[in-house]
Amino acid sequence: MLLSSIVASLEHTLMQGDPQIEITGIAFDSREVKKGSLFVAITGFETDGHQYIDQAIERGAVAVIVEKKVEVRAGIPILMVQDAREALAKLSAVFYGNPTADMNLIGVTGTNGKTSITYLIQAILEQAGRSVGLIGTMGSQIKGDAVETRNTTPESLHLQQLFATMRESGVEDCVMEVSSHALHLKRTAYSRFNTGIFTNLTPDHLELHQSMENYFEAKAQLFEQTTEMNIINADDPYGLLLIKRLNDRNAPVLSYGIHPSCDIYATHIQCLENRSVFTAHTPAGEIAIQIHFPGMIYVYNALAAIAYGVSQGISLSTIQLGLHNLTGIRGRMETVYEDAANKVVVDFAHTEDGLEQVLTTIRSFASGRVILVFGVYGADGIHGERKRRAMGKVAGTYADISVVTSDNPKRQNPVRLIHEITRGVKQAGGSYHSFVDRKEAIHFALSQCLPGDIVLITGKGHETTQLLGSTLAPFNEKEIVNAFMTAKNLAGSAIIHSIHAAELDTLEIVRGK
Ligand SMILES: CC(=O)N[C@H]1[C@@H](OP(=O)(O)OP(=O)(O)OC[C@H]2O[C@@H](n3ccc(=O)[nH]c3=O)[C@H](O)[C@@H]2O)O[C@H](CO)[C@@H](O)[C@@H]1O[C@H](C)C(=O)N[C@@H](C)C(=O)N[C@H](CCC(=O)O)C(=O)O
Ligand SMILES: Nc1ncnc2c1ncn2[C@@H]1O[C@H](COP(=O)(O)OP(=O)(O)OP(=O)(O)O)[C@@H](O)[C@H]1O
Repeated sequence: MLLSSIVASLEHTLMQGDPQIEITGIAFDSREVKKGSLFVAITGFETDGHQYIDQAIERGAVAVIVEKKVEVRAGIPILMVQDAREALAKLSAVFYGNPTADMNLIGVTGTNGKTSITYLIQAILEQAGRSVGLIGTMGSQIKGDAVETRNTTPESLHLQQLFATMRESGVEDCVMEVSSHALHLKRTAYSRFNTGIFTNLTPDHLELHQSMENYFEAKAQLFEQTTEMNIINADDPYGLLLIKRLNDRNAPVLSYGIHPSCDIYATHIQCLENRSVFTAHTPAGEIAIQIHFPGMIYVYNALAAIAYGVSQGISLSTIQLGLHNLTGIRGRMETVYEDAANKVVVDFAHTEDGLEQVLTTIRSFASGRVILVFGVYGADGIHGERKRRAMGKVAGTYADISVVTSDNPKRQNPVRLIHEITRGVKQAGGSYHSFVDRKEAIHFALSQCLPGDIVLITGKGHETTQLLGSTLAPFNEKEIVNAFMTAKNLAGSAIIHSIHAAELDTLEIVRGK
């Protein structure tokens, strides 16, 4: 494709060179440049893409988009733009033939529940016989086949490329998670969203957004891009704010929640140990719903999916069956071990609200104690510290025993992170133990488990690796739990006492009360 055609609708200044050249691909990372590429230099948080222009040219880049003045050898066309990330999104959409114009795109945003809602919607659409694409934290899918992708919401270039592949594969509907990072960094600019869904907003990612107001504004951007329908949780204060703001928009609002004033609401709710049942009231009528997920949060997530199904004219019986067919989502309230005496649940709760919701759900059906194993992933600095303290307080309030450990400590000092969390546990009057090594923490929790107790392991959910320093180490909680419980069952309590004693020797941090 000619560079002049790709940039025809892009506001830019040609600094040098002739744009009548053939472009065979686009790259925003010099390491991914191929012969004939257009390189887009982005000013990043860690480094500056403008520093890698020479490298990109050496690797075969034939033209460069910049957002600041640079010295580049003569002959290479250089185009200056105001915002390189936005330019990348526009050029990528043009280069791949604007694929979202040819599909039904559903964007799900909010702090918690995005992944779950995308899976619930996928289940309804598949039940309705549609060809579905899915993009999110656990990777992407094209008509059920897994596709590896980076980030919850991939960078615009990769996103448009993926949309194009979906279009070629005959995908009719694509349901995707839209993170606040993506909205802030323009990854989804120039994607045409038919429907936007807003779940809730509670503190998270404040190291990037700095305030809840900015965080909300980032999320709200999705609804500037929707063309047909906005589905919003009206029981959430920020959802209500969004509904007020969207009053004068073309795309109508369909609200959901527990309150009967919502367009889609639930009554006769029963949250049981492994499922939830309720009656959904919709403009198309009412229907009994049964989902394989426990807790109010999944009633909300299911209501969002029902609202979407109803907005598409899908019959209530198809919606009912689709939701019922989804028997689980990896790492979301997933029972990874269960016998007559004990149960071990793995969940991806990694915010203060998510942890509180999951703990209160588990508490409601635990006949014994709730033993929580968790760490907190969060940036350095005041926002990360607040998050760790707040999640510590939630654990101290709702768990009988908190076993505080590492999440993905990356290059942070794990001992300091754990101290920040345990300070919160202590403030809430909770009882805790702490281990830097997450596997030891899990073993310790399992060794403490008495009949009727439930061990809840949160933070990593579906992940099968742990990021320690810059090393990505294998870490599969389901396997760790099952290996330990198998040993426990085979050897009886004797072996467990010896494992327990060995672990007590390796305690790295002074125990709490
Ligand atoms: C904080 C954040 O979002 N960072 C994103 C940002 O990185 P950055 O600005 O730090 O990039 P940088 O490393 O400074 O590099 C600047 C530019 O130089 C380029 N470069 C760099 C080195 C080199 O040798 N050559 C080169 O060309 C880079 O490709 C980049 O274009 O721009 C990069 C390029 O698009 C993204 O890959 C990167 O996402 C990183 C991987 C990330 O982890 N982001 C997370 C926080 C994120 O986005 N999370 C949300 C979901 C969160 C949730 O819901 O919980 C998500 O959607 O995944
Ligand atoms: N509606 C909800 N409200 C509050 N917490 C929720 C809700 N749904 C799920 N959670 C909690 O959040 C965790 C993550 O859920 P899910 O993956 O669906 O959310 P997400 O928004 O996609 O998060 P991420 O983008 O980080 O993957 C769950 O494991 C659960 O603990």
